[in-house]
Amino acid sequence: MHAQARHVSRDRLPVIQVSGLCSSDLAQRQAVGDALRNACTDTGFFYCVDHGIPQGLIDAVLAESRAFFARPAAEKDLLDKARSPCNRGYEPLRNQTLEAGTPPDLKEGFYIGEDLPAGTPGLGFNQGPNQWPSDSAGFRPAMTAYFAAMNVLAERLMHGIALSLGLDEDYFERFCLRPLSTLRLLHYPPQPPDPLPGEKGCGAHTDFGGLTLLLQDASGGLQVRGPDDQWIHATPIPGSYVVNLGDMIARWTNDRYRSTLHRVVNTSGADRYSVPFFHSGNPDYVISCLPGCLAAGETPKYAPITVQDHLREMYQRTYGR
Ligand SMILES: O=C(O)CCC(=O)C(=O)O
Ligand SMILES: [Fe+2]
Repeated sequence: MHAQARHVSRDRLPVIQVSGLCSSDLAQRQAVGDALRNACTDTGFFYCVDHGIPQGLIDAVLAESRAFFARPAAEKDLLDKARSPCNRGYEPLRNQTLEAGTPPDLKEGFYIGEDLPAGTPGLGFNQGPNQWPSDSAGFRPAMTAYFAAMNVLAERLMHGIALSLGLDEDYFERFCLRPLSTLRLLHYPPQPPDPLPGEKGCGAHTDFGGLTLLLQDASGGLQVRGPDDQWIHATPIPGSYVVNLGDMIARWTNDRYRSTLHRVVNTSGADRYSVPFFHSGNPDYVISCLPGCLAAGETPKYAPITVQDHLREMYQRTYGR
């Protein structure tokens, strides 16, 4: 069956089958839109299943990611993102602080985006070449194929988001054109037995962009702030993505759709690997309050801003601490 949302219990996030978005029957597509609306106005988080990304590609991405992080520090440092003008490449452990006032995050990462040669005219924020390990036959093709597939999936989900808001299905077409997407490989070492106060894999934060599609291994550790201010464990479901809405969608909808706090505490005792894909849209696209998201007499809470300016501001905030 297409397009079900299962609200299992208050401590579980809904599971949405998104294959209905590919149906030739508008009613099937709208049913997914309706399920998305419930999730977006409630927790702002859901599991996405029946997404069509081949399991073989997912397995290859996780295997290549594990192999990359297992390399000696000196090799990883050669690809440090500090060497990149566009935030691509390796991010060492404790490099980012997502939650102000806490110790830096216990994670290391690797950033990949659209691979544009240096010197391409008109490069903007976070646009340019990737940094690739030169001695791995599998890493680059796996990541490149996965990045392309995730852009397609994110665009399909944006059709569903449009339907959920009562807009034309292709309302976000210009937003999805040449999107400023980021694939982020993450490795969380086990939480130490004696963590510093507030030390976590990833401090509590909201995501910056549009949709985030998170692939996680079986370790667990992702926690989502529920509407009642309890932390909900986003327990791994094999074959699923955990999808959440970033700040741009909250801005767009005047907070009708939630950009929800989340964090990672890796208490599994083992290394945890995850791969969030951030779909942030066309750099020049202006995010402003959507039609239908203002009641009579209500004013927008947020000023219009371009995707690019919004992202620049958010990067400065979390890497400047
Ligand atoms: O690794 C995870 O489960 C979440 C990562 C995350 O929230 C992020 O990178 O923004
Ligand atoms: Fe996040």
